[in-house]
Amino acid sequence: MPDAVLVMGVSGAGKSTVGAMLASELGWKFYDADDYHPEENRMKMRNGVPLSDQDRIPWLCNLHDILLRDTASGQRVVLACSALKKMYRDILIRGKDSAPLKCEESKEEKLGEVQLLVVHLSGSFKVISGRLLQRKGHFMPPELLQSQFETLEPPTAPENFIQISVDKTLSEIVTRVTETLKMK
Ligand SMILES: Nc1ncnc2c1ncn2[C@@H]1O[C@H](COP(=O)(O)OP(=O)(O)OP(=O)(O)O)[C@@H](O)[C@H]1O
Ligand SMILES: O=C(O)[C@H](O)[C@@H](O)[C@H](O)[C@H](O)CO
Repeated sequence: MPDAVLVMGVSGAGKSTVGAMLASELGWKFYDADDYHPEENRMKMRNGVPLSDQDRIPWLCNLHDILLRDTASGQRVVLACSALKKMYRDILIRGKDSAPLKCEESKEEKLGEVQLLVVHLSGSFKVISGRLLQRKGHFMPPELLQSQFETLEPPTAPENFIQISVDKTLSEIVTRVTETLKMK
């Protein structure tokens, strides 16, 4: 069985909501990658500017270190993180060696791979933008959704992934993931 589940997708796909429910169902630790963005990244998004690779790579290296530390000590984790590109998911799994830029932030000397099941929450622009417009009190402006779809590289083989439609109910999504984990 994988040591960690990555719940990924564009802004508003339901990563935080599904991730928290799933972690509680499994009794695993939950991390929301949004809580680890440096203030500069939040400021950019708040101002309607999409993040670049340079903005995201140190953030992803840091998240890899956290996942590796936890899973190496036997702690299983659920991470909600956009992880829009294949390269970003590779960094989450393998750390700074998969990054095309230097990851000064990563102090982790130990190299290792996180055994990850990727859960891609996938949906139409129409459904997801509708949800974002309803959502209150979040720093991510709905206008950035278009750039999130443009950046998205949906996972493909040989990545260890499942894709679930955001049109399903939250409990259907969580059940699909827990059933998949039992088979792995
Ligand atoms: N399957 C679902 N069915 C109905 N509503 C949903 C579903 N998934 C999420 N939502 C709702 O959609 C909104 C966006 O969800 P959420 O904040 O979890 O997305 P997110 O991917 O974490 O977004 P962000 O990356 O911007 O933080 C929330 O109001 C949430 O309650
Ligand atoms: O990679 C990114 O562009 C970011 O992680 C965004 O996806 C936001 O953090 C998230 O959607 C906040 O709402």
